[in-house]
Amino acid sequence: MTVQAKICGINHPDAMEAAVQGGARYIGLVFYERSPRYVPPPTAAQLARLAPTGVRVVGLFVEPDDEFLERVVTNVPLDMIQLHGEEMPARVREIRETYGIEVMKAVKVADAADLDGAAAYQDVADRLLFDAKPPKNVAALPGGNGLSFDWTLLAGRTWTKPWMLSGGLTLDNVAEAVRATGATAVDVSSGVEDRPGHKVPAKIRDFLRVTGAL
Ligand SMILES: O=C(O)c1ccccc1NCC(=O)[C@H](O)[C@H](O)COP(=O)(O)O
Repeated sequence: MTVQAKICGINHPDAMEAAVQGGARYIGLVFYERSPRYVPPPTAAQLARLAPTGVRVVGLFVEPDDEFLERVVTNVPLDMIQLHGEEMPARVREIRETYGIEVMKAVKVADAADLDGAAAYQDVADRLLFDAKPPKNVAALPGGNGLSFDWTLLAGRTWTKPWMLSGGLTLDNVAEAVRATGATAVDVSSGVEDRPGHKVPAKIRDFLRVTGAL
């Protein structure tokens, strides 16, 4: 099975074009204002409309309130909502039921206990995304830090919902990450940038060339 890829933090038409032409199945738009990849909803709407059928537009949020969610989903054609904060299962269920849009819940992983805690989200989310837990005591973002976690933690685990591997992936390590975890979908942001928030189309194409051959 070909590994599906999400290119996250799309904030320019050139990056969008490279992702779509390269075969990305998901593109991520970041609605977290502290992120260097943040796109204001009007810009996001223009980018989202460049997505052809078959490429799913994922809106990324961190503990959003209903007013912000309503404003974004009303103006940006999203196929999926990614929740990348400390949202509890009940909040995930509430968002899923309120907006009727598929929800992918990010689970931040540092150790096996974090994966044990992921089970609670399987009943409320449509998909899980496993990402590296941000380091403590540094000014890290909730995600998009270019950090990997120990992929062997995922080996042998089964999930009742589809899931995506994320965190520090690059064209150089993604094949090993897929081998180690059995992932059938991967997500990348920093690994296709030359600086935070600046996607490099050639890197996007190279990453997708590798994942498309797995
Ligand atoms: O990408 C961001 O700036 C971001 C900010 C706040 C919360 C989540 C964020 N990204 C979430 C993603 O889905 C990233 O693609 C994922 O964390 C992997 O990022 P990277 O390790 O840089 O490939």
